[in-house]
Amino acid sequence: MSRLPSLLRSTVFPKKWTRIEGGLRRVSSQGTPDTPAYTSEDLETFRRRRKTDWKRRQGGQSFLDNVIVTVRGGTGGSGCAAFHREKFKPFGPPSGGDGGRGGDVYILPTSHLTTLSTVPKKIRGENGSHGQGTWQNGKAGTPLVIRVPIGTVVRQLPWDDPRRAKDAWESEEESLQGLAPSEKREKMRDKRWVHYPQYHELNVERDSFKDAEEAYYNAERIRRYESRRKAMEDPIYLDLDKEEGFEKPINAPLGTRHQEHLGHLIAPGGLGGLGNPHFVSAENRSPKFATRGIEGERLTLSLELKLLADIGLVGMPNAGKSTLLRALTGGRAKSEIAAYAFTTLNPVIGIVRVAEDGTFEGSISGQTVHDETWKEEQEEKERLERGHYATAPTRNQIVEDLPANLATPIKPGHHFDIFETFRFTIADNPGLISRASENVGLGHAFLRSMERSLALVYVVDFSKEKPWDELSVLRDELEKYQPGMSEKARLVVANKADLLASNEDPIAIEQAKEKLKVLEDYVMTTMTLPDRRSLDVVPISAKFSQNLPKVVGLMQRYVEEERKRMEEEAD
Ligand SMILES: Nc1nc2c(ncn2[C@@H]2O[C@H](COP(=O)(O)OP(=O)(O)OP(=O)(O)O)[C@@H](O)[C@H]2O)c(=O)[nH]1
Ligand SMILES: [Mg+2]
Repeated sequence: MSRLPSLLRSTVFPKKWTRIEGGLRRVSSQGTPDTPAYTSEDLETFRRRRKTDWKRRQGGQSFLDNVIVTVRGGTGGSGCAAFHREKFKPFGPPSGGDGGRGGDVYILPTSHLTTLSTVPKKIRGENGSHGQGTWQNGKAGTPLVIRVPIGTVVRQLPWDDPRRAKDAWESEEESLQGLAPSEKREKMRDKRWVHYPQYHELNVERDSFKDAEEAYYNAERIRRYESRRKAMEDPIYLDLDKEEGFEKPINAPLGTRHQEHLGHLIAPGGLGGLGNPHFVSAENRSPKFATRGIEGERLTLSLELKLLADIGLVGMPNAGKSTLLRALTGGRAKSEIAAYAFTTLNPVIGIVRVAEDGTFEGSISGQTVHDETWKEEQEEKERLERGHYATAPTRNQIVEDLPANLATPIKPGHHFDIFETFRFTIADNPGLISRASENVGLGHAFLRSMERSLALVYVVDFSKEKPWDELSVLRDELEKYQPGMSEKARLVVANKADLLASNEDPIAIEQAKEKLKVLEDYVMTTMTLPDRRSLDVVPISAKFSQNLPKVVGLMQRYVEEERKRMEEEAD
């Protein structure tokens, strides 16, 4: 067993290891197995552990709901210095084309994405192509669209933010530091002007070039001022919380083109350079220079993804948060469940749909056991192989022979899409442990997604000896993340109650009741909220879907109360 981790480090297994019956075995030179077989289960566990370790090493950095990206519009193409050549016309007119515009960069929210991990850290628009002789202008750069998930907030980093990337002028200044003034001037000129072959030295001596250069620097100064003023006074701020698309006006004339919606322009590309015909004047009839394209706008954006769940689940690793989420959503929310710490690496959001009579979607499937993911997969596979689904009852049939254990039986034909009267979202989160604020475990960066939740729910493992110890740790970690955050907590869910009194043993049941009493007392005495309200305590079994209607009822109440309060505050 001890050899496994190092073995797993490489994806290519060494030759002497062979796959036998789904497990791994070491095969000696004679070809006979000489070490015990490792089951695929061991492998799976190791694979997942490794993933968690990797995540942990990132120190919360890979939790991608917040990225900083630097964006640059495309640079314009250079203008061209050329002259028309034609038979019997020895001195043709200047004919250099202009450079094409650099490509603009847009940002567009899309429902196809759910994380910011697909957004690159550095984004550059396409450059325009250069102008050419015979008055050929360069092609403009194609616009670039950055796609982000809906719910992304885009902010341009303020001018004084140390994470902001330098703008074009600052970086030029930096690159010229320590050079002699004449060298500096030369470098700056090279960056801005194109000369006709062999005319470089001649050009810079001529007055017409000096005039053009002065005009160029004046225009550039205005551009720089404008760009900086905008960054300081009017930074980009976009709250992309809706799907967007181009809508053709209903009464548009026939044949109106259907335009693609590119989203919001954030970094315009730079203008293309001017070809030499632009510099013709009375003094200089054949200008032998052209300008290079201008650099596109540079800016640094912070993208933040608002995961908005009404209820956030907070608990130690293995408390059963993911199991609870699955049970409440009828297995729709695919959150991984496994018996080791930090199974859940990123927040997962599910929707709880409640009917008029208090039943919820998860309760329809009644007797389902929400087991560990790999077990469920295995069972599913077996069922499939046994041809179970060929004769599977429809949803209505399942409902018919079910609800003896439910308070209000669901009528045949009960369909949530019709009867659903209330819905709220609930977020399953990675486990929180003591000293998470010091980046132990997965840290607590993910709590950001819960900052705006309406209510928080503690999930504790009730089968542990002292479940109340977990509570104080959780509360302290919440407070360390953001003072006042623990005041959002409304409910303590004592999960895995089935483990305490599973065998109907009266003594065990009595003991479990006493333990619950102790937990309730603890919550009453030490966890009261500032307005003297106490948290509710509900024992449940998420795995076997027991006592969940109570949890849903309470959650619904919190959400309703908070929404009402927010409405009142808004008025
Ligand atoms: N007996 C019993 N086991 C449960 C119950 N709820 C969860 N479990 C088991 O507890 C283990 C952990 O469950 P998870 O739902 O993955 O726990 P979690 O809180 O999401 O854990 P992390 O994602 O690591 O933070 C799994 O083996 C579950 O099968 C329950 O009500 N009863
Ligand atoms: Mg989990």
